[in-house]
Amino acid sequence: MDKVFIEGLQIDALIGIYDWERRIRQPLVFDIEMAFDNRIPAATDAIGDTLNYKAVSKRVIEYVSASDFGLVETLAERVAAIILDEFGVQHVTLKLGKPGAVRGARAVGVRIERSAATL
Ligand SMILES: Nc1nc2c(c(=O)[nH]1)N=C([C@H](O)[C@@H](O)CO)CN2
Repeated sequence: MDKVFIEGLQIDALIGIYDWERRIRQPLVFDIEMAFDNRIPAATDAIGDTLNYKAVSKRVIEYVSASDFGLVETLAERVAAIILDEFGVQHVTLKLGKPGAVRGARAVGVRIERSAATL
C-alpha cells in the first residue's frame, strides 16, 4: 500500500510524569506514516483527492499543543486515533520522540501501529 508521510514534525507540549515537567513545555518529534492509495490524486492532480499532509499536520499541531498527558504512550494513542477517525486513514504508524528526556540518548519515545479496523 502507498503511504503519505510527515517526518520530524516538532511540537512543544506539556508532557511528563515529574513535577518539574508539569511546569515547562518540551519539544516532541513526530514521524507519521499513513496508508493511502495515491493513484487517484496522481491521475487527477487534484489536492482534494489527496490525503493532505498539511491538513493532517495542522490538526496534529493543534491537538498536541493543547495536550497535557503524563505519558508519551497516551499522547501517541490519541494522535493515532485522530488520524484514523478524522482523515479516513485505514492504517497509521506513528513514532513519538522526546529528545533530551534521557541524558546520553538522542531521543526516547514510542512507535505504534494502529488500524481503523481494530479501533
Ligand atoms: N515508557 C515511558 N517511560 C517514561 C516516560 C513515558 O512517557 N513513557 N516518561 C518519563 C518521564 O516523563 C521522562 O520523560 C522524564 O525525563 C520517564 N519514562
